[in-house]
Amino acid sequence: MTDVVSLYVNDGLPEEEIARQAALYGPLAEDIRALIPLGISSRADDDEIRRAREHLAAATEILERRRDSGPFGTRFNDAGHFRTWGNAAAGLRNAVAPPLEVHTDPDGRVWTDFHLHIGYEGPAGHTHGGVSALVLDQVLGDAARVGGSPGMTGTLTLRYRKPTPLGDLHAEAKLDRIEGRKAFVTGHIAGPDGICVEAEGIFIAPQWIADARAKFEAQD
Ligand SMILES: CCCCCCCCCCCCCCCC(=O)SCCNC(=O)CCNC(=O)[C@H](O)C(C)(C)COP(=O)(O)OP(=O)(O)OC[C@H]1O[C@@H](n2cnc3c(N)ncnc32)[C@H](O)[C@@H]1OP(=O)(O)O
Repeated sequence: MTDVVSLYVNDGLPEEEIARQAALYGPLAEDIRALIPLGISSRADDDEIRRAREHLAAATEILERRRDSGPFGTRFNDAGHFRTWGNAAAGLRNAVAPPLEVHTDPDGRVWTDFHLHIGYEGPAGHTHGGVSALVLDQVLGDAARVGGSPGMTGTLTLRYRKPTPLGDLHAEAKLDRIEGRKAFVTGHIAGPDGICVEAEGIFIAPQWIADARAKFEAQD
């Protein structure tokens, strides 16, 4: 089993180097992401597909020459700049991610305006319910973290009120309360015609996080 704690790494990268890497690898993820709808919608003919695949194979050959092994994990530096660039919902380097750019209001509400392309389809022309869950898991989890109680999803309850379209969507969440290691959060996804999915989540700080926090606070 993957050792979770070992995937939290202080790699000490200076801010300029983080910015350089973001500018280098972010656009690569955008290029790969742009291919996904084309894989579904392209009407290229046999010869064109053969040529496109040759180019993709050449790109793959270049990209795999030097690579990290295993997942990206959570990396940070002494300034407390956290990077979760492999995250399935929000990762800067993850072409599978929409990606979500989550903002925080002064009152603790977190929100994101995002776009789901045709690769996120479930029911014809609409968003897959599991993708809605992915988005809400991330946004509610972020609200728990912003509210001071980061944790793993313990329970995520969704009510799909009406079909969620593809395209431009909005999601938001707010911490309701904290009880011990548990954060209770609510949120929703809305499309142009209003709320499509409502969510309630319980996010639980693993014991090792609660222990680390208690140790940190005792040093203060
Ligand atoms: C790697 C770590 C990083 C975390 C910090 C970073 C977060 C940065 C946020 C970024 C945003 C990410 C958003 C995506 C987040 C995911 O995608 S997380 C992935 C999906 N979730 C999982 O895989 C979780 C798997 N489950 C587990 O790891 C463990 O069951 C849990 C959830 C940590 C709880 O384990 P535990 O600490 O041993 O819990 P336990 O001591 O039995 O119970 C503690 C309390 O919680 C209650 N409880 C336990 N399980 C549940 C449950 N499933 N539902 C409701 N209540 C429960 C108990 O009743 C108890 O309540 P009280 O008696 O205190 O009132």
